[in-house]
Amino acid sequence: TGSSRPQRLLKAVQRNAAKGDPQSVISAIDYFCRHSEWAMNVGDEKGSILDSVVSEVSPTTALELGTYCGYSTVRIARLLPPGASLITLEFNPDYAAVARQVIAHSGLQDKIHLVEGPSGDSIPKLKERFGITSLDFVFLDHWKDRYVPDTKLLEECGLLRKGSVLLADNVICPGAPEYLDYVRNNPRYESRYFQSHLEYTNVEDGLEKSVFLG
Ligand SMILES: CCNc1ncnc2c1ncn2[C@@H]1O[C@H](/C=C/CNC(=O)c2cc(-c3ccc(F)cc3)cc(O)c2O)[C@@H](O)[C@H]1O
Ligand SMILES: [Mg+2]
Repeated sequence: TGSSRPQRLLKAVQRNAAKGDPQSVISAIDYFCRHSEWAMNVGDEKGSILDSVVSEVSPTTALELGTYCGYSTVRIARLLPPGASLITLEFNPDYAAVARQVIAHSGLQDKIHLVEGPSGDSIPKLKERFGITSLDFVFLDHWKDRYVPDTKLLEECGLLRKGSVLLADNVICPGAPEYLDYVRNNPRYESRYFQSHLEYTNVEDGLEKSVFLG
């Protein structure tokens, strides 16, 4: 049995990125995905929008749904202020294993908590497990039909406060129509669409930024 795409992506990082240099890890993955094998990382174009939102929010506590290989995990963590941390949820053990090594290569492991398991199980345990009261920033990039149920779960668990920012990937491609409907027609959210392109292509895609109003 051969290697998987995530394993080949990890090899590319280990070969081409400087240890302890998050930007070189990001560049190595983008290069691999443009020139070797496409993979479902948020990518460099949408990644710049992610960067600007994370920098603006400057979250103390951030959550990512869907780690995959850890590309956006590293993108977010590299911008966190001192003492801040990112919790990232991943239920596929093989992807989690690759992500842990990508994160280790970047040197950002002290700012990141990777929790293995389904978000539906992990979200209700976040407060007690990490001693947090609320989330300042959430990046949604897991199964698209789980964006709405998990957003509702975050609300029900009291993890969102006035001003918490949700940023959702792929609202156009593959699409998250129920999620767009939910946040755009809900008086408890102020939503804005950032038009961009599907990672490493010229297909339209974008990010939806939604501020919870409490
Ligand atoms: C069960 C729900 N809870 C979950 N809890 C924890 N981790 C979860 C969960 N769901 C999925 N995951 C993980 O998130 C990741 C899933 C991401 C799904 N993403 C996509 O399908 C996706 C797909 C595309 C895409 C776009 C165009 C194409 F032609 C083909 C693919 C682009 C993207 O940017 C995407 O994000 C995996 O690592 C998976 O194991
Ligand atoms: Mg995505």
